[in-house]
Amino acid sequence: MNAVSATDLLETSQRADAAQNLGPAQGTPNSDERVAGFAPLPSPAQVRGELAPSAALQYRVGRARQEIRAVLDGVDPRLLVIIGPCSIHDPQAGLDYAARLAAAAGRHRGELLVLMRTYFEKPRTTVGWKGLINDPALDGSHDMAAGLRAARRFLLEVGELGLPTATEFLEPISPQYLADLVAWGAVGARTTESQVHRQLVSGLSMPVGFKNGTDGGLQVAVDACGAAAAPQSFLGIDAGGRASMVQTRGNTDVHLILRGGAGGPNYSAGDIAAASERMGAAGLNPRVIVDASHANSGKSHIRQAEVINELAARLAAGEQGIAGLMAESFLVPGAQKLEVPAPDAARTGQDTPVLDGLVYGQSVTDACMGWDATESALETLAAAVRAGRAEA
Ligand SMILES: O=C[C@H](O)[C@H](O)COP(=O)(O)O
Ligand SMILES: C=C(OP(=O)(O)O)C(=O)O
Repeated sequence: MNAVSATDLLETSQRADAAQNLGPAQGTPNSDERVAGFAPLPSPAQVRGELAPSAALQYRVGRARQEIRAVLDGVDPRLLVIIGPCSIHDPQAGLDYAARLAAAAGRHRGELLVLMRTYFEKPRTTVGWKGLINDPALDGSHDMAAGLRAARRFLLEVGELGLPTATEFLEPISPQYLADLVAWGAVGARTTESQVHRQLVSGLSMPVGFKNGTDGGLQVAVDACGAAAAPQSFLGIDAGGRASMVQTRGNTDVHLILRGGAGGPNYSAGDIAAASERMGAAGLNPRVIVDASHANSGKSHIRQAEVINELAARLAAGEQGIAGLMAESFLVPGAQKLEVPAPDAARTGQDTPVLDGLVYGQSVTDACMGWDATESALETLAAAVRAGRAEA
C-alpha cells in the first residue's frame, strides 16, 4: 500500500474544494472534520427582493389559502385537487404543464379547487437527485443559490397564470426564500415524525398536510398535526439569514394526507373513517386528503388513474370525509432515469447540459400520469363532485 501523507490528502481535498468554489471549512480544531466547505448564500430578503410578486399575486396567494381552508373545513363544497409533477426539474416543461393545468382548473372551478404541485425538494430513501433547489443543473454541481432563485421564479410564473401552488417543505431554511408564494404545503412521509418539521409547520402561514409514515403508521401524522398546531420555540433563520430563535403561534390549518404504506394502500372507506375518527378524537380536522400516488398506487402511474376513478365513484355516491386528492402528473406518462454523477466529482453546472439528454416533460423522479390521463381524471372528479352534491 502506498503511504499517503496527511499533507497530500489535505492538498487533494483543497484542490477538489477549489474546483467546486467552496471556501475552506471554518471550524475550530476538532470541528468540521468532515465538512468540505461552506458556500454562503444570498439572504432570503435579498432573493425575495430580486424576485418580488406583484400586488395582485400577493392578493391571490392569500385568497387561495382562504379558499383551501374553507374546503378543508367543509365550508366550501369543492374538492381540493393537488396535482402536478413529482418534481420540477425543467422549469420550461413545468410551465408548459402549468398553462394546461390553469386552463383545466378554470373549466372545473365550480367543482374543483386545483393547486399545482411545484415540488423543488425531494426526500430520498437513500441517495439521489434532491430537487431543483439542491441541484438545478441536475449534474451534481449543487448551485443552490441558482436553485433557490429558479424555484422562486417558477412560483412567480405559475402564480401569474392564476394557479395556486403546493410544495413539500423539506429543508427548514428554504421556506424563508419561498413560502410567501406557496398556497398549500406538505410534510412528507419520511419527515412527518421529525420535530424540526413539526416546529417549522407551526410557523408557516398556509394550510399544511402531514403524510402518514412510510410504514403506513397514522399516529405519527396525528401527533405531527397536534405538535404543529401548538406554539413552538426553536432555532431557525430570519429574513436577513441570521440564526435566530423563532417563536411561532401554531398552525391551526394542519390536516392528514393518506399515502398508503409498507402494508399497502390506505384509501378504502374504512381507512378514511378510521383516520377521521383518530384526528377528530385528537381535536384536529377529521377531513383528509388522499394521495392517489406513492404507496396508494404502488408508484404506478397507470394504477394512480385507477385509484382516482375508484375515489371518484365513491365521491359520486356521496362519501364524506375526503377533502381533497393528490396526484402526480406531467406532460408525458411514466418516468425516466436520471444518472447523477458521484458527489466528489468537480462540476461547473454549465458543461453538462443534462436536460438535453432527457425526454421533455417526463418525470425524473416518480412515475406520473401523462397529460391526457390528467385531463380525463379532472373531468371524472368534477363529474363526481356534481353527482355527490345531487346525492346529498
Ligand atoms: O415522491 C417522490 C419519492 O417517492 C420520494 O422522493 C422517495 O424517492 P426514492 O425512494 O426514489 O428515493
Ligand atoms: C415524497 C413525496 O411523497 P411521500 O412523502 O408520500 O413519499 C411526494 O409527495 O413527493
